Amino acid sequence: MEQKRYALGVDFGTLSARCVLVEMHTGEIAASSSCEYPHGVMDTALPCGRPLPADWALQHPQDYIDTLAAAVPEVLRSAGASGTQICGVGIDFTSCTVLPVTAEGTPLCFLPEYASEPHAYVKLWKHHAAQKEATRLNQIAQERGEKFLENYGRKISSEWVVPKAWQILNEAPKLYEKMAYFVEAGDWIVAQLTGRLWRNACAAGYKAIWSKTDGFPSRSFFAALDPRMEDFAETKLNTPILPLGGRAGGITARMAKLTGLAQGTPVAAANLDAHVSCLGAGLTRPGQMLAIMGTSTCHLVNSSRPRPIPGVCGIVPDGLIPGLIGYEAGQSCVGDHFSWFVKNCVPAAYERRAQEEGTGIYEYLTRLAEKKVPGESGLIALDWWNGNRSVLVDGDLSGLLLGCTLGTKPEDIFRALMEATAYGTRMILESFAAAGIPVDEFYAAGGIAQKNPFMMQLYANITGREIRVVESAQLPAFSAALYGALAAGRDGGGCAGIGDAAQLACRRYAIYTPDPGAAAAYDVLYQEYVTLHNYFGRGANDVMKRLKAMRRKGACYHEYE
Ligand SMILES: Nc1ncnc2c1ncn2[C@@H]1O[C@H](COP(=O)(O)OP(=O)(O)O)[C@@H](O)[C@H]1O
Ligand SMILES: O=C(CO)[C@H](O)[C@H](O)COP(=O)(O)O
Repeated sequence: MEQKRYALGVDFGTLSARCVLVEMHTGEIAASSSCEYPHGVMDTALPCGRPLPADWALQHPQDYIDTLAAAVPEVLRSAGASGTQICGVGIDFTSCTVLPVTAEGTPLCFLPEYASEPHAYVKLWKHHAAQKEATRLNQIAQERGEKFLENYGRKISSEWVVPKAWQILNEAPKLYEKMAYFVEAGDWIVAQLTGRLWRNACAAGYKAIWSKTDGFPSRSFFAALDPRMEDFAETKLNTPILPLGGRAGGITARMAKLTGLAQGTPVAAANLDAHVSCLGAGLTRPGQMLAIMGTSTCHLVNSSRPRPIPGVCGIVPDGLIPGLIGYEAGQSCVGDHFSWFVKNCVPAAYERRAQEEGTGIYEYLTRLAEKKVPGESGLIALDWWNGNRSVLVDGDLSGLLLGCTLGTKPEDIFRALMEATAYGTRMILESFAAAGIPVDEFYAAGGIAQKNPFMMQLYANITGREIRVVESAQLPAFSAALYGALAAGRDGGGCAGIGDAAQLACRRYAIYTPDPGAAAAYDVLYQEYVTLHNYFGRGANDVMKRLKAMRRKGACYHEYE
C-alpha cells in the first residue's frame, strides 16, 4: 500500500474555512489553505434581499461546499500531494451552527419554495434571536426541576439547539413540519463527505442537552415547551450519535471528484472548532484551560470531578478528551468587538495612516493603544456587544462604554474593548475557582492569540496568570487532522488512539507573564468592571433589555411618550 504521509484537517470558522495537511511522521503542517465564505455572515438580509430582524445571524450551506471544493485541492497542490497519500480526514465547525434538512439531508434553503424563508437557512452559533424561547425554556426547566440544568450552568443559552428549533416552530410552523432533521453544520459537512448523517457526541452534549447516561430531555419536557414539540428529540434529532474520534465513513465518489481526495478515505466524526483543539495542543490532563480566541472565545478545561458552575456553557463527560469531564465556558463576542469597531468607528485618517505605514488597521490601532498605561484612557467597557455567554448566559444584554470625554481617541476605545474581553475571561476563571474546578495552566490559541501579542500581554496582566500561546498557526484545523488520523487507525497509516495522536501535538509556546505594576493597576480596574457587570447584568437595572426591546420593535421615542 502506498505510504500514507498526511492527514487532512478542515476548520470551518465563523468567517472562513482553513485547511491543513499534517505530515504524519513529524506532526508538522506541510501545507495550508483558506477560503472565505462567499455570503459571509448574513445578519442584515438574505441573498434575495429580504431583510433580517435584529439579532439574526445566518449562513448559506452552499458556502461550506464551495470552500471545501476550493481549499482542499489547493492544499493538495501546494504540498504536491495526491489524494491517495491522505490517511484520514477530520473536520471541526463552529457550534451551535444548525440547519433544517430533508430526510435526504438537503438543506431546506436549497428548495425553491424556501429560498426566501430566513428559517430555512443555517442559524449561526451567534444567532441571538431565540432569546425569548431560551428565557421561557429556562423558566419551565427550573419549575420542573430538570436535572440537566446542572450541566449547563443552570441556564440554556439562546445560541443552542432547542431555543433555535423552538423559534422555528413559533415563527415558521410549516417549515418546522417540513424539517426532517435539525442538524449541526459540522455533521452536515461530514454527511456530504461520507453520505452518512450522524450527530457528533461533542455537539450533542454541549449544545443539544444530550448526555451519554440520560440521552435527550423527556417527551414531557418538550411538550411543556409546546405540545407540538413533544416528539422533537425522537424525530428531528433522531440521527445516530457518534463519539469523539469515531469513524463516520469514507469519502464518496462525488466528494472524491470535487476535492481530489481518494474515494473511501476515512472521515472522523465532526468536532467543535474550539473543543477539537485540546488534542492538538496536547492538553489531555485536568486543570489545563485552553482559550480559543477568535470571533468569540471558548474557555475549555478538563476535570476528573463533576461540579456545577453557574454560567458554564456545558459539562460533558468525554466532551473534550475521552475519560475526563469537559467544561466549556465562553464569551460570545471577542474579535467581533474589534471588527465592529474597525467597521463603524475608525476615522478614515487612521485607515490612511495605516496604509501609508504598510500595516493593517488592527496592528495600527494596537500600536497606538499599547503606548498608554492602564487606566490612562479613563475608559471601561462591558464586553457584551453580542450579549453575555458566561457567566450570565443572557443574549439580551448589550455593550457598555463608560468614561468617554471630548479627548477620547479611537485607540483608547480599542484598548478598552480589549481590556473588557480580558476582564470577562478573568470573571470566568474566578467562577471556576469558586466552584472548586482547578485551572493550573492557561493556554491560548486561535486567530487573535496568533495575531495580537499586545492583547495576550494584556490578558496576562489582567488575569495575573502566565499565558502560553500555542505556536500552531491553525490549531483547530491541525487538531481536526489528528482526529482524521484517529479515524484511519494505525493500520490505515493513522494513529492507534488518543495517546498516540497526542504524541504529534504542538507543544511550542509563546509565553506571556504578568507585569507586576500593570497587574496591580488592573486589579483596581477589574473591581470597577465587576461593579458594572453585576449592576447591569444581574437585574439591578434592566435598561439594556429595555433598549433592546425598543430596537427590536424599531420604536422611536415618541411611541413611549
Ligand atoms: N490583530 C488583531 N487583533 C485583534 N483581533 C483581530 C486581529 N486580527 C483579526 N482579529 C479578529 O479576529 C477575529 C477572527 O478570528 P479567527 O480565529 O481568525 O476566525 P474565526 O473566528 O472565524 O475562527 C475577527 O473577529 C477579527 O476582528
Ligand atoms: O460556541 C462555539 C463553540 O462551542 C462556537 O463555535 C464559537 O464560539 C465560535 O467560534 P469562533 O469564535 O472561532 O468563530
